[in-house]
Amino acid sequence: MSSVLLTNVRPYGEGEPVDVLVEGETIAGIGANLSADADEIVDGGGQVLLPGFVDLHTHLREPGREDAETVETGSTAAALGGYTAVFAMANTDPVADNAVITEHVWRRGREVGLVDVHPVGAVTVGLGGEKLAELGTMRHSAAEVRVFSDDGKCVHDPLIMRRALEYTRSFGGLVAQHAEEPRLTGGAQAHEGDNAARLGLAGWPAPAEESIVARDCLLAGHTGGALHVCHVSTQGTAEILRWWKSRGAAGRVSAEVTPHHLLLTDERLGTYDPVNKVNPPLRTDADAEALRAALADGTVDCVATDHAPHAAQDKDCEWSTAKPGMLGLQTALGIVNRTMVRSGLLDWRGVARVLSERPAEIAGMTGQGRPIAEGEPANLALVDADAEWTVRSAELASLGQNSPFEGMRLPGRVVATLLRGKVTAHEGKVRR
Ligand SMILES: NC(=O)N[C@@H](CC(=O)O)C(=O)O
Ligand SMILES: [Zn+2]
Ligand SMILES: [Zn+2]
Repeated sequence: MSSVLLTNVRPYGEGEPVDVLVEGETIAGIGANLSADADEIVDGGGQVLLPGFVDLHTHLREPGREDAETVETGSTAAALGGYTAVFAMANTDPVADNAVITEHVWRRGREVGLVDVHPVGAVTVGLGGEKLAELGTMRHSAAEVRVFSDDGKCVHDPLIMRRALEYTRSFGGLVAQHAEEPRLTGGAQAHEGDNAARLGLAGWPAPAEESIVARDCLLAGHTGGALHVCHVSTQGTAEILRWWKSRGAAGRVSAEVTPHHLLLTDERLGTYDPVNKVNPPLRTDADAEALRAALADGTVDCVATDHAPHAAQDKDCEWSTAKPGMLGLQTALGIVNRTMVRSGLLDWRGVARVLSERPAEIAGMTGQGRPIAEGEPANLALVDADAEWTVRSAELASLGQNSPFEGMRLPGRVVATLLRGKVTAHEGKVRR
């Protein structure tokens, strides 16, 4: 059994530094001056030790767009970003709406071995929004799909959404909704507001998101199903979620926010650089502030990256033809540190909650998002909270280079990631 000794680390950024001994896949001990004869010693330098991050919303583009990302390159970005599990969205080509595709993605993830890759199954056949996909078959396949989403598209038909919530409930599944009422977003290019008006871009109004979120909360309550709201982007959505959760109603409703919606606003659109184009769109300062507050108080449960790599030809073009989406896996920790920790809204225990514990709970995972304690699985991220670095898209592991944070100085760097006791990333390099 191989062993790794993490010396001089501060679990959750709290207390005096300790050593953490990992034997095999498990945390074997935490204390002072633990066994120095471990196979590998990682010097923690007094840094913050967190449970490995879990991303409920990643686009790995395989199959179909392996020029933008693959399971391998996306897993590399994830491990370097501190992640030990990612959920790969179903909007691939072909769509992951059946067990053959989801098993392929799952197997590729295992082969690469850097991070647990959990395929998300589509809710409807071909993301067409009309006919439920074979959710049960995907659930009972080797990939054991539990999270279902038509992300990229909204399950807009309320009856289909109702059926999806009912059906997934029967086997402990979850519907992750891309909340966008399509009748309100035809041709939309940017947040509907002053900036879009000035720039001449067709608007995506906040109620296009909020009306679906309100509807889906009601449906989740009525059916007892589990709803997860993807990439919450408006203050109004946060208010609806806060109201809904305060009712203590039946059903389970959870929500995620992306790092880019926590930090960026539609002020950036003036350059017409499509790197800023994303769905849902970057909103206003007031929205971003409300999202940070909602994440801090638990109204929004977790951070998910919506890591959406695109090939150069799909981004380096005119705004209206460019594809929406942004890289996120390797910058998430830095953005969360900047927007939530440095601002005093969350401490590191709170970061563990929003990047690891809550997403793992929402997805019903047993081996991820666990406490840093003896006997627990060694899924860990070691974070140098003070290290500043400059984002260079070309140096990130993803094939697509569409990071909106290009050139930005970010505080906080992931020094090492461990997946079930195996060091998957250390000092900016992955180990397979
Ligand atoms: N977020 C995006 O702008 N794009 C995502 C789809 C999605 O998350 O809706 C994509 O697949 O590129
Ligand atoms: Zn989406
Ligand atoms: Zn997405």
